[in-house]
Amino acid sequence: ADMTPVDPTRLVDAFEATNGKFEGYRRSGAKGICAMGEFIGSADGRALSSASAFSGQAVPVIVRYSVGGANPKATDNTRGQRNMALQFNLPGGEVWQMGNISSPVFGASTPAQMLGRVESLRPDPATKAADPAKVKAFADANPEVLLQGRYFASQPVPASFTTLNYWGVHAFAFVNAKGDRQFGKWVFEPVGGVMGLSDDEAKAKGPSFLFDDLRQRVRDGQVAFNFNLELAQAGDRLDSATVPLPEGRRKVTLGTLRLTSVSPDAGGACLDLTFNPTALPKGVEPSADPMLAARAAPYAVSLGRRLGEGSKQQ
Ligand code: HEM
Repeated sequence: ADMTPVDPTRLVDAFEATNGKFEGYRRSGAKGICAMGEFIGSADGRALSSASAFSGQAVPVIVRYSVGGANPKATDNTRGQRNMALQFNLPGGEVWQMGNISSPVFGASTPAQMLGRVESLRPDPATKAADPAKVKAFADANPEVLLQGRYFASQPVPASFTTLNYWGVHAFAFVNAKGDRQFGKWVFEPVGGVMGLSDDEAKAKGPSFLFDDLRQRVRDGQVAFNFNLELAQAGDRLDSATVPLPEGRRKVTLGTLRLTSVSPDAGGACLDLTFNPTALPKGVEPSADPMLAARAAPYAVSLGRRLGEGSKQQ
């Protein structure tokens, strides 16, 4: 793998050149909505990690759902990526941030590969479309960049932001009070189950139906996710966002996240926040995945740009 580090401003510039620049909005996951929730950790969570998130006391959580991409006006009755970003507000001012996605794998395994992929998709100014030969050449040399798109193509349009699994994609270490370290990959699974729409049902929905749907479901008090951890075994790959753990690994429930309200103006507490997945609590540690380490800086660059432009949400 090409482990060359990449300047974070180059990554954000490449996003803007390929996906468009929408002033005031996140350069990725632009179309979104902010909610509040509450997390209650389980005994299994406490056994694996000393993080105060698992104490069993209710912890307030900022939740942001979004549609993949840079366009804040993207339609959401189509297939593709949805996101669930979280900030656990822990006792003593500690925070735990994460940005989870609706696929078990990401679209690149290193920042250099990410940059190459995004650059290969850059529209030609004359045709306003990507050059298919360039796209193909890069994907042929980097076949793992196609895995995520293939997953989305295999899945229906989600019925709701709240009827999808959201994966953390990276491995993390859970460290308990005795100092035992257990690596795993997490997935938030909706308590009410995964649900998709037929293509006809999806077409009949409006282009922003996910937003009204979320408000309705949270008003009805229906939205909850189990925070599940798949436990890695010796020899499992822990450094790749494009390689899931092998099938059948033991899965434990670390606790349950319940949504309590949706921000009336969609932006709410999420507007001036970025979700940096390396902002971890004591008791949870990063793996050596180069994609995990590569996220904090471009997120800060994107935050800086949108704050400078005047942050917007819908
Ligand atoms: C080097 C690789 C990556 C780059 C350059 C990148 C870039 C970005 C940027 C610029 C944002 C907007 C940040 C903001 O303005 O607050 C963002 C958001 C996001 N990214 Fe990434 N990303 C990378 C890797 C990943 C990976 C591996 C995942 C997989 C879980 C991911 C999931 C998300 C999610 C869920 C959001 C939306 C967070 C929110 O609601 O604020 N990203 N990304």
